[in-house]
Amino acid sequence: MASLLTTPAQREQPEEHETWRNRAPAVLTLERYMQDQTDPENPNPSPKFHTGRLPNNRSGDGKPRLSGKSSISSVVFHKMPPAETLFLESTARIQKDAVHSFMDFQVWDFPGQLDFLDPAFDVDNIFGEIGALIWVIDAQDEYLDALVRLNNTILLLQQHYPSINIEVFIHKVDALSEDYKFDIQRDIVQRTQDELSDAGYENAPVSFHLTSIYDHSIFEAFSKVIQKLIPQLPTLEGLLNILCSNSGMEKAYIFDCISKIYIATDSSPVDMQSYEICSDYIDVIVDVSEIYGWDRPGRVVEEDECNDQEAESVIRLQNGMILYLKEINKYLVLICIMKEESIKKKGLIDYNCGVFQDALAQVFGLQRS
Ligand SMILES: Nc1nc2c(ncn2[C@@H]2O[C@H](COP(=O)(O)OP(=O)(O)OP(=O)(O)O)[C@@H](O)[C@H]2O)c(=O)[nH]1
Repeated sequence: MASLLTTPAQREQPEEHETWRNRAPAVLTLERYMQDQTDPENPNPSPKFHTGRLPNNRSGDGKPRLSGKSSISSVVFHKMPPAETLFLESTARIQKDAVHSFMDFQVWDFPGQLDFLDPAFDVDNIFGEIGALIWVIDAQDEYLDALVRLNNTILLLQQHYPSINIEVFIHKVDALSEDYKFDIQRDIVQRTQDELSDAGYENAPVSFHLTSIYDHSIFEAFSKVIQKLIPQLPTLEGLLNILCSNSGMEKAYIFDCISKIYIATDSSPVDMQSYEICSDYIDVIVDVSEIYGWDRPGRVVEEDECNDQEAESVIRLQNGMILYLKEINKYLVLICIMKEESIKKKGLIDYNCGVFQDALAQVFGLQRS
């Protein structure tokens, strides 16, 4: 059990002339903890703020809590093959992972033993700026203990930080039968809701996702987490709806090509199969671009310049459907699924995608490449 935090934006870096002397002790403690440094003034301190190294660590209660947080972060943000996560070392301190994409955010991987509820823990420093807390529960293990800690954390957040989205990943469901995993989900949702309504919180922002690193479910879940942090999401969905209806497309996604998280789609229902095929398509295109692509540093597309240098690809699937991919900028790609007759009007599709790209640039203030 425990958690990954996503913060919607880069935290401000300290000014160069700022030294550790004129910073809040809690900030210093947290930074030392993340960077594994000792306090220069007091190398053997008795900590005033919680350092995250709890007395009840693994050797303490003898029960390792390895719900798979580091694996999730490595697979989603570092393209680690799932089988290699078997060799990941245990997380001993908070790992900060800055993700630079269409929007910059940070993922913090917390050691499973960290106890947010310890009064010595500097909660404000952790939760003060974050957008979402991801709580990972190992579905293959006993989870009642993890649920108690989750519920206590949700109550704490509801009291002090009610705008933080709480995303519960019921993880490692790959080894469970369909029936069993839905039973577990029902049980966890029920227990959490009961606890919250007993405490008087009926509409807490808590969502549940069944996940595994061995299929696309983890990317799908992360997509939903990130989407909630994008204020422009309704506008993006509206633009994708217009694109689909004016170009004869069945479905359209905007993907972040590094993480394969989709940041928006039109409002027709998402089916896992179409999502998976788009995600695999990105892998193919990224691999080919890595071999044959070239850098275009600082290239700005002028208003009357055509965009032929941007990656574009069309694939015909065995079932007769067409996948159309268009690079939007160095982070984002648009992938559309359509019937064969729609691609006959490719000129129209290219034109509409260009208009869509311009609209996106206005929404995000993006350059095209
Ligand atoms: N079957 C299965 N195993 C998984 C999955 N995700 C992670 N694991 C395994 O779970 C084990 C623990 O993974 P970690 O990512 O180190 O766990 P953690 O919760 O981050 O643990 P700490 O790093 O100590 O905080 C590894 O052997 C992973 O291969 C999953 O979706 N399915």
